[in-house]
Amino acid sequence: MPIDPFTLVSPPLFAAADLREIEHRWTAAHPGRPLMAGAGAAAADLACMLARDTGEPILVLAGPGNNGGDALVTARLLAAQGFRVVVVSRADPARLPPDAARAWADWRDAGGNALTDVPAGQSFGLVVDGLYGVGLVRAIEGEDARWIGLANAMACPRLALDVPSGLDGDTGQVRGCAVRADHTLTFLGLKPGLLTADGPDHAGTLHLDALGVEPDMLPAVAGSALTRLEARHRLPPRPRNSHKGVFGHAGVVGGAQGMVGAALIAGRAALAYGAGAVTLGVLDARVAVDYGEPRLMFAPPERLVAAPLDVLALGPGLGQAAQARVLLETALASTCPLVLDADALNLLAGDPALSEMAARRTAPTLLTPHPGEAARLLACGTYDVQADRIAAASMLARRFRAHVALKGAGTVVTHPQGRYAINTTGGPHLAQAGSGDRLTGIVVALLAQGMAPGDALEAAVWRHGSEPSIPPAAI
Ligand SMILES: NC(=O)C1=CN([C@@H]2O[C@H](COP(=O)(O)OP(=O)(O)OC[C@H]3O[C@@H](n4cnc5c(N)ncnc54)[C@H](OP(=O)(O)O)[C@@H]3O)[C@@H](O)[C@H]2O)[C@@H](O)CC1
Ligand SMILES: [K+]
Repeated sequence: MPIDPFTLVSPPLFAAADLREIEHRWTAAHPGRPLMAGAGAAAADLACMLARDTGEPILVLAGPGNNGGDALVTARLLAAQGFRVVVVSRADPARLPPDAARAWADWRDAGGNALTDVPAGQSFGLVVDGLYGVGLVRAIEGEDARWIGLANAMACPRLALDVPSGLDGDTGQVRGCAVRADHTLTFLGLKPGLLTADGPDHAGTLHLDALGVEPDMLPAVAGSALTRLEARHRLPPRPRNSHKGVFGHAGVVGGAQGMVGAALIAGRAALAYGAGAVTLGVLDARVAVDYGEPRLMFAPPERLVAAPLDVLALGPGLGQAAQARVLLETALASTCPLVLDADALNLLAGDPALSEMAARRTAPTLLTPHPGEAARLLACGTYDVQADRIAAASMLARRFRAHVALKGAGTVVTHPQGRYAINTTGGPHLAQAGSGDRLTGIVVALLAQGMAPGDALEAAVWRHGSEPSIPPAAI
């Protein structure tokens, strides 16, 4: 029975290799009970609900692997319920893997056939996409690409089986082109690629069917989806007998001339999320008060980076002048939790000595790069980071022994011990100047109040994404 995976707390994320392991364990424990039967049945049930009530046939695109097998089971069950079904496949039945070959034989025995091209001029009530699933190994091209283009242009809903064809289930990268599904019914467990990079734009509404696989058959995995906050992401209730010192003193250093707003945004967010006190070390020495948030204190940045704070953030509007580099060096030597963002990351990227210092810190370090900053830190291109966001963020966490939030669609939070989470809140409204500064402020607030660094970063990312979006003014 498919469920909404976002109702689960921290559901695990399975890469293709994990799924093969599950399949292996299942087959050993339940010989002769292929998971494909359940996958096809669940897909047929969902397809019935999604197909337009127009009497138009359902188009089923079936590929050369087991994703195509799922599609053929779906086609047979839909036809048995009286739907008109058009199967389109160029797969050679003699070369199908065993479960898919069985599905093809059953479809044929039920009177079904397969067209070798999408019929021109025909409109459909639903497209079932079973071209490729987690077995995608290269870019889609040729006829497959043309079919995907046709499917994407159709007015009817599109239901992708397991993963939208062309989307890499491990990374969320589109390989060549991909189906833009309205719904994706994914099997066994969530895949990371459905939640990050191009995944959310292509998967549509996600449905999950575990196909009856027992939880003890699932391998331990490093990744989970940050669907909801857990207890570890929440601050304990404030004791009545408390004072501002209990909730921490945070410092935010940045705000060079022309970029003061970035430091103010971070500082204001830190106060809004409950830091006991926040002092800004603004590089533009002309600024000494925030009239919009007069609770913010100001101190010379050189003094602030050396002050005894509960948490220090460096980066919002920092710039890359010589003064900024010295401030970063002092901050790296500090013994309090340190959040590095924006130009602090760019300075780190360009300076091996500073990188070395960062990697050697004993106090927690948290990095919040966007893909461009991550690319500079890894000395690669932004495209390389986006091609595998989990790998890139994991590499940064290892290299800097830091907790890392790689921002973007499906922010990836990685931890030095190898665990990672993909955030599921937020949206394109966050793609705006100042957004990252606010995230820095939220992280700082949670750290100041004593939350563990990895949990604070995950909670901050989730909360930032959950804030109501303010629609851009109508033009
Ligand atoms: N794991 C399980 O327990 C369960 C799995 N289930 C289902 O199985 C799916 C995985 O099946 P799968 O492993 O057969 O892979 P799949 O995605 O069908 O494609 C492989 C074929 O595509 C080909 N090919 C690849 N890329 C290509 C390209 N760009 N362009 C052209 N060809 C390309 C590749 O060719 P080759 O590399 O061999 O040349 C091979 O022939 C999974 O997503 C789920 O739907 C469910 O039944 C539930 C239980
Ligand atoms: K698919």
